[in-house]
Amino acid sequence: MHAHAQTEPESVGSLDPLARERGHLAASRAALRAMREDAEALDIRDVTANWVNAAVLERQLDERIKSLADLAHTPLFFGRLDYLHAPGAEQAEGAEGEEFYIGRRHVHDADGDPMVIDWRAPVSQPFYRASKKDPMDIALRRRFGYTGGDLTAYEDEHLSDATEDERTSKLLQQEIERPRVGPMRDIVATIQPEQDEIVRSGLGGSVCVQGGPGTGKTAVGLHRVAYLLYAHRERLARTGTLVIGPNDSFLHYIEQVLPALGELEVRQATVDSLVAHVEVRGTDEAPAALVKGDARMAEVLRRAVRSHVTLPTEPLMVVRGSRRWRIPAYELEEIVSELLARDIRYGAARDALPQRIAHAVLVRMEQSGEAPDDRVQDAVARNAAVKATVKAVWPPVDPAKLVLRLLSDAEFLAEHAEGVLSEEEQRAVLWAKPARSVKSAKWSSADAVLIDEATDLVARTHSLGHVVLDEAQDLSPMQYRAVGRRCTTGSATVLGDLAQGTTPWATRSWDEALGHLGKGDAVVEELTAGFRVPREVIAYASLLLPDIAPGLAEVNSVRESPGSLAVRRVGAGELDAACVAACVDSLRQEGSIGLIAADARIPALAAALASAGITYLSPGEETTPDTRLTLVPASLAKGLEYDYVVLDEPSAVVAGEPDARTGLRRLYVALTRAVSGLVVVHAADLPEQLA
Ligand SMILES: Nc1ncnc2c1ncn2[C@@H]1O[C@H](COP(=O)(O)OP(=O)(O)OP(=O)(O)O)[C@@H](O)[C@H]1O
Repeated sequence: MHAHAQTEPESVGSLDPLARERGHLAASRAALRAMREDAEALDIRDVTANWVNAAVLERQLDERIKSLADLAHTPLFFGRLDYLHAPGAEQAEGAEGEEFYIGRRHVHDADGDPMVIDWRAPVSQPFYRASKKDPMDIALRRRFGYTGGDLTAYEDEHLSDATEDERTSKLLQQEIERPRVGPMRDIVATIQPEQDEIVRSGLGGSVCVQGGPGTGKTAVGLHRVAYLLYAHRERLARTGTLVIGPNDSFLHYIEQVLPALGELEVRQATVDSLVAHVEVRGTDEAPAALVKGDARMAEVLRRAVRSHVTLPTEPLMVVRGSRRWRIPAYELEEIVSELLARDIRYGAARDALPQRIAHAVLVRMEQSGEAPDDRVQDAVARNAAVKATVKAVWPPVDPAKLVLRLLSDAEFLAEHAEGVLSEEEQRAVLWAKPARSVKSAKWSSADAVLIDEATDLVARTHSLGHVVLDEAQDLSPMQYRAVGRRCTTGSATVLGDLAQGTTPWATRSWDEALGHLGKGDAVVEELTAGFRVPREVIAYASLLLPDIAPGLAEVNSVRESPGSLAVRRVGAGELDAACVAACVDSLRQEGSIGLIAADARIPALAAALASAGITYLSPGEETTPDTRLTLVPASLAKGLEYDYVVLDEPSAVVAGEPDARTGLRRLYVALTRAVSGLVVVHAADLPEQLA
């Protein structure tokens, strides 16, 4: 490998390769500017006279203009591939020849000839996957280094040259070790081969990724959506895509990654926001939440919904003009039983019932020599007597009211939970104080999931084309079902780490979870290379692994950073001050700082920071040059990262959870947020695993 670095500007005409590359960068930026100006100059009044179309077009155009922005600090291209043989224009967004610049987005010149190829195009793939062992027809892979938007270095690998040694790339290492400020950013320049395999796996199949802290699961999931949107643009534009994360601060943290890749249409949500049929104002004790989240609740709900159907015992009399048509009870019963047996949605069957009954009436009309047409059938279906029968045998079901009744009425619950839930489990889910109405009930988030399940039993939930589910390990089986019904006709990317599960119902095995999601055929992949946490720090955190997730592989960090871990014991009463001092210390370095502590310790630390005159943020708030410190309750640390982390009193983090294993898992999450350095400050004894 040859590396070159140069800081002095050069004239574009010179033969120096760096100058030539800079020339291409300048030309590409000019071309992008022209593309943007073209988009801005488009006058939609020329194309449409209709104001609805105009509004739609204008929005699309606005997004196109936005997506064409040239962001000064995101380089337009980051690599170049020289093929041994021209790969064909169809693979390369129309570009011909052997040489391709790989970047975040497609850029073409005034003639429409590509100058930068999208990283997702087939021709770009060897940039991520080619190796000395499998050069993929690549003669040269060049990586570019940038300093504040300027192209200042490049690094070459001659993949087809057997005499050149394979070495790890310095630019790659630098990119990975760049200090973190602000929200998460994309990793297009440095996606690793095993990550790329997941990113580019097909839309047809679902993928589940198990990976320790910092192995890039979130990054991979987001890049996979971007890839799928590129490869299946039309289909996914129609069916929609969704990224699910654990809470709003996490969603804020990741929300800029896809827009930076030009993808502005991906929805983000938490599971709670997906199932927000009622206002959640209550919480459950763990035993109740465990039962409510158990997949057996789906059967209880199914029975309860279907119990509304009563088989008809009375005949139906339809009067039309001077004639009366009688459908005997046994025939109505047949119609109803047939619909019940078909196991279609409760509401769909209810909608179908009037027509079925009308059909039976029509058959009788025909038998007596009449020739009724479709309009007659419709009229019969709307007949008051038919409506009354439908209302009596197949009444409408309000999902929230149904769940309200199940949780309030012991007899009703027992009737439908018999043989499914034990008596003790039934007692656990029943409200101590039965609620009077849907509005006044103190719904918990587990209740909202039950309502979502019931809603789906009544009417099919809309399914999307692709769903990414991050931090999946914390979902209950019922939550997996809620997510699964949002991608029944699409596929899913499930991301998680069994060692970081901190709910009482945390996932024990991916196979089981995927079954609940309805994606039992998903491939489970494992990522083990760690890009966040330095070697020393991950080794320290991994001391907890035998207790929290026996059998899981330790993360293999790509970051050396010696001296990245410090453990400080302080006297009782000095803890707050010591944490503040450690923060002040860390603030001398570049990058973001997270002070992580047990939730119960947050008020004390907030007061200590305030009286020291240090401003701080809440998780998910964007860091600024002036405020780089975030005070993070341990319960919100998941998925986030900071350059430097100060961890307050580990034993308090453990004690903040209902059981020791969950406590140690919470601690494992807190210990694995640091990119450059971790300072552990404690007054009490450390958990024995770390002592
Ligand atoms: N190939 C890569 N090149 C550069 N940086 C990377 C790469 N893969 C991951 N990273 C960086 O490593 C950090 C951790 O990645 P990410 O948050 O996706 O990990 P995770 O597996 O989701 O972690 P956690 O389990 O803690 O949620 C991020 O800053 C991400 O940008």
